[in-house]
Amino acid sequence: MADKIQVCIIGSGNWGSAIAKIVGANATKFPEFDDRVNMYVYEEMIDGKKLTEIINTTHENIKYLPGHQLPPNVVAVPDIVQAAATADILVFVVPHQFVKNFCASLLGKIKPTAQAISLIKGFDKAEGGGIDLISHIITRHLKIPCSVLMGANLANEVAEGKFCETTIGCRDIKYGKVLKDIFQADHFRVSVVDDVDATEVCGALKNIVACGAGFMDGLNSGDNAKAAVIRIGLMEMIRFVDIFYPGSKLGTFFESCGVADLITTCYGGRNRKVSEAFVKTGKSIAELEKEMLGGQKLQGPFTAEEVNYMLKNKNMEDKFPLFTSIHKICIGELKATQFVESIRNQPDHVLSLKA
Ligand SMILES: NC(=O)c1ccc[n+]([C@@H]2O[C@H](COP(=O)([O-])OP(=O)(O)OC[C@H]3O[C@@H](n4cnc5c(N)ncnc54)[C@H](O)[C@@H]3O)[C@@H](O)[C@H]2O)c1
Ligand SMILES: O=P(O)(O)OC[C@H](O)CO
Repeated sequence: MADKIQVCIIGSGNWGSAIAKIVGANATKFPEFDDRVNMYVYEEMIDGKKLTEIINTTHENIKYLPGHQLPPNVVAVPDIVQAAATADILVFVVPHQFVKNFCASLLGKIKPTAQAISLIKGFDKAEGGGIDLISHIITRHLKIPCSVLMGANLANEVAEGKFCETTIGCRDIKYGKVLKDIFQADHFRVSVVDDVDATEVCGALKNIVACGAGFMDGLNSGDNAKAAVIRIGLMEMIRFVDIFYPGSKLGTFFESCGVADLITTCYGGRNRKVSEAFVKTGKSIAELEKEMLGGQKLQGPFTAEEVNYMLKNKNMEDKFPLFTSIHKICIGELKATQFVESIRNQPDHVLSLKA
């Protein structure tokens, strides 16, 4: 048993629970994996009962993915170190604002040979005025390689077994095959690419664009205007990668992590939904997140803030008018009704990215 690959999922929110359905099933299907999959659960009480106990007895995460059965070999563990200590693959799937704390708890407590994969869409602010990729934070803190999985993957649809594609960014082709085995399912088709940073950046930036799509919906601006936001958003995503992650490939934007995720999030995601309500109700984003998401977390407004922190420091806000105005609307510095005016003129940009 000891030579089998052990998988631990760190996180048990909406996406963490949906992916646990696939990972749990694949762990029992393929002989190279240990059947047991630990899932670290941030403990909370629900109607007087611990969420971990509810999951381990009913096999349902009634708070974050109600109505879906998790495979019984997925075991909820409230202690992150206990959950991860013997794992060979650590699947990070928590809202991005919590990842550093989890890394701090795990430092020196995991197998030195373990590998990580991040399903987290977001950035963190870096010292010196820039931003950090979440996979880089994980590698730097835990001193292990970190791949990424990003795609057009609304968690509830994946949990329902509806067809979708996803992109794994992995630098080591052999290891990419192991990751494909643990994540792929008939309804969840995996492509593995080696353009890891661009894959991750796509996953983070599309959440900002989704807020813009939600603003347009809230303003009743119509489908053409929303399509313009999606197109301009895509151009700013490409420009961002071109400037800050040189050597990335244009082709990555045509994988699931690029155009496809952008479209699905701008139509079916939480960032879009809350941003529409933000315009229609005049309530704050934080208030609406609490009211509308039942404990789930938004990533778009935070990501817009983190990106703006870097762009401001580099005096580059004017190169990214969509990202900049979305951030300013989220924090109340700009009115949503000024959104169209603020993105009317896009700067020229000559790309150096190659297919
Ligand atoms: N939900 C989706 O459809 C989806 C799809 C693809 C990627 N993602 C990405 O996956 C990541 C995780 O998203 P999710 O949907 O699983 O989470 P979520 O939005 O459901 O967030 C809830 C999770 O946060 C945890 N949490 C709440 N407060 C906490 C605290 N103080 N400290 C630590 N943990 C706390 C909860 O225990 C729960 O596990 C995000 O980066 C998201 O962008 C989400
Ligand atoms: O619901 P959102 O806006 O966090 O988006 C969810 C996923 O990232 C879609 O792929």
